Amino acid sequence: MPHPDAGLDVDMLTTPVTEIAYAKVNVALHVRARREDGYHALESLFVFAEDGDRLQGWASDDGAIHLTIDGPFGATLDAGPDNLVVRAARALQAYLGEQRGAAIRLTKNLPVASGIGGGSADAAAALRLLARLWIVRIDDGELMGLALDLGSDVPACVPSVTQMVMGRGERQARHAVDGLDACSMLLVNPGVGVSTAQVFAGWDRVDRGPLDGSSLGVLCAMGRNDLEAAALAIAPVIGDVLAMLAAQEDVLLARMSGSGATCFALFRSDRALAAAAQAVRRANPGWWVMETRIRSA
Ligand SMILES: C[C@](O)(CO)[C@H](O)COP(=O)(O)OP(=O)(O)OC[C@H]1O[C@@H](n2ccc(N)nc2=O)[C@H](O)[C@@H]1O
Ligand SMILES: Nc1ncnc2c1ncn2[C@@H]1O[C@H](COP(=O)(O)OP(=O)(O)OP(=O)(O)O)[C@@H](O)[C@H]1O
Repeated sequence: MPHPDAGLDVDMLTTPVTEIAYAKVNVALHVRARREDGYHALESLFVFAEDGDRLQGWASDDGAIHLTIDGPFGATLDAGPDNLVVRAARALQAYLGEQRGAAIRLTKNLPVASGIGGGSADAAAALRLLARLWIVRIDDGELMGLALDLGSDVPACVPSVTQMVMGRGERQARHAVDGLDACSMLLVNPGVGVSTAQVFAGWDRVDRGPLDGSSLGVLCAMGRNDLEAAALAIAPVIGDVLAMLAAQEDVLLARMSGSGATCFALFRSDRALAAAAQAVRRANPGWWVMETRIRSA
């Protein structure tokens, strides 16, 4: 199959391999302490959407990593060495000690720096994609080490299933919760990017207690996103998003994800989801809205 970039002079040795970089959502995010290393100790229930960015890869034998980016948010992102897809590919090359190459096309559907881990999901999807493309088997522990070096959220994004995440992100445990699998979910971003480091720096350092993930009811009633206040101080429009989501019919939960500014809402039915999406789009045509479901574990 010809490569989509006609100008790219790379001898393609394989048919393309595709991976989806599933959007990450923190159903609850409790910040417990600031650690000595500057990171924060978290307890968070991660779920993943069925949708996200798309990575397509072709193997080459020239050792080069060639990234092209398209999609609705492609123009906002550089394809240079700092891109997390390129960094993931370089990390895997260094681990293998071999210079296998690849051309990767990233279709950027998720807003950048928006609390749904787009960059982290891309990095994890690149690791999965290249492991398939280069037909390599990596020990799970080694893979998670490579992933954590790329970002705190990247290890959880490797399997992209519902899990409890602790530490700065280095400890994960699969954690099924009745009612979450395939639950209708709306993601809304008001078009502002917020810096994760800046939001953590604004945390008031008050430990409001552990996360109880025993049921969806408890997660809704007792769960929190402890970064909400700090993110709201940077981007007050997040308050408008949360108010609008919470006011929708048949909403189970409306909360901010990660360090913001994306907020999510869980609904009792696909019908309620569709109605809410329509209402949000009508009232705020400039906001990014994604109708999806929670990916089953
Ligand atoms: C807020 C979350 O999205 C929740 O899922 C993550 O904890 C952030 O994960 P991430 O984007 O992969 O973050 P990283 O790229 O590792 O870190 C970006 C910056 O966020 C801050 N950071 C991140 C994670 C963490 N547990 N404590 C922190 O204080 C640090 O200042 C760090 O320099
Ligand atoms: N492929 C990529 N996609 C998105 N961002 C990337 C990518 N590569 C590098 N970055 C950089 O990483 C930073 C964080 O991006 P990302 O979209 O993962 O943030 P986020 O959604 O806020 O993450 P989190 O949910 O972990 O807080 C951005 O500032 C962006 O410039």
